Amino acid sequence: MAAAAAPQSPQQQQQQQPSPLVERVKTAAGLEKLVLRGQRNCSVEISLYGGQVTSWKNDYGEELLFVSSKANFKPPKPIRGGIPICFPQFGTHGNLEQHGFARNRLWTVDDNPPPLPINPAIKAFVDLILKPSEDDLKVWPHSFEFRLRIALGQGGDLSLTSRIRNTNTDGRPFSYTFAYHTHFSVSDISEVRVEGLETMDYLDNIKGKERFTEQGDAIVFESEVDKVYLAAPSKVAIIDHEKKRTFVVTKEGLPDAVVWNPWDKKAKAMQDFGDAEYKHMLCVEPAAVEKPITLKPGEEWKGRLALSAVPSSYCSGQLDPQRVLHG
Ligand SMILES: O=P(O)(O)OC[C@H]1O[C@@H](O)[C@H](O)[C@@H](O)[C@@H]1O
Repeated sequence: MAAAAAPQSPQQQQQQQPSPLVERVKTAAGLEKLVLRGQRNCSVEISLYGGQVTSWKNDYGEELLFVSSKANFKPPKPIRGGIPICFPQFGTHGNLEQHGFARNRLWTVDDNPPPLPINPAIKAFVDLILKPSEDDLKVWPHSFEFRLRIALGQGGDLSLTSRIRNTNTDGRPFSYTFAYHTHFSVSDISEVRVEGLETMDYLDNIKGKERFTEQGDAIVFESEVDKVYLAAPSKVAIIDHEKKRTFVVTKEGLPDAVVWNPWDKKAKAMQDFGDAEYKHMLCVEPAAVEKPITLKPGEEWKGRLALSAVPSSYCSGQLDPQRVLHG
């Protein structure tokens, strides 16, 4: 007769419980975050402060996003890294604070969002919502509902879907600019190339937002870069040569793409950014900057970001960026 199994302690029982696909936890700093768990060691963390993705890990539990070691995680400063939401203004394209106020606000979980079709295989996702406070209405006198769905796909892909609705009751339309201010973790910025933006026109933020045309056959990094590429393709590839990893950024509803690395001088000037951290990060930000988005009351805009990280032995030419970009 088989020996009866020894009774399990609650801890052992807990250990064997499968981790919940979506968990809400309080951080040490007393802030709330949500954890999405996928297959193997894939996970995503979202801070309710800012409605901001602050971690995206792959099968091996490797962190794929950059968050500064000196980041603030409490109001009023935004969290330096992950995927801040720039709304209702990108950068200094308007009279609000830089990048608008959405990333400096406490978002809430939307338990009953309007239906948004999702691949039924995706089980780990959360819906957040932001509405303007009385103070927000003083700086930006428009009522809106901003719904953000963050989903972790079966293969570890990360997607963010924003739905912004004009809920003005005074009949007034509103216009805004927007970006998913995505900070990628890279091994060494001097070993990184960006494919898909060559020959595109861009506004150069370090040359008075003047318009130029990209000349190179790929973008490489040797100094500060702060460019808004206009009417960019729906897919952009970030190739990390040293890590043999390619990030594929897919965007919908967002015509532009911002590429930013502060380099050494700007890095030293940011108190929530390590002096040498510019070497290990790159922002590629699907955005709507050149042509603000205008919504009439009742209208809703949808903008989507999909991220995947694929192995790339680019140096051996096995990864054809054109194939990655054009399927
Ligand atoms: O320090 P912030 O407000 O997060 O902005 C960082 C950078 O964000 C980038 O998106 C902008 O193009 C840069 O001009 C800006 O400096």
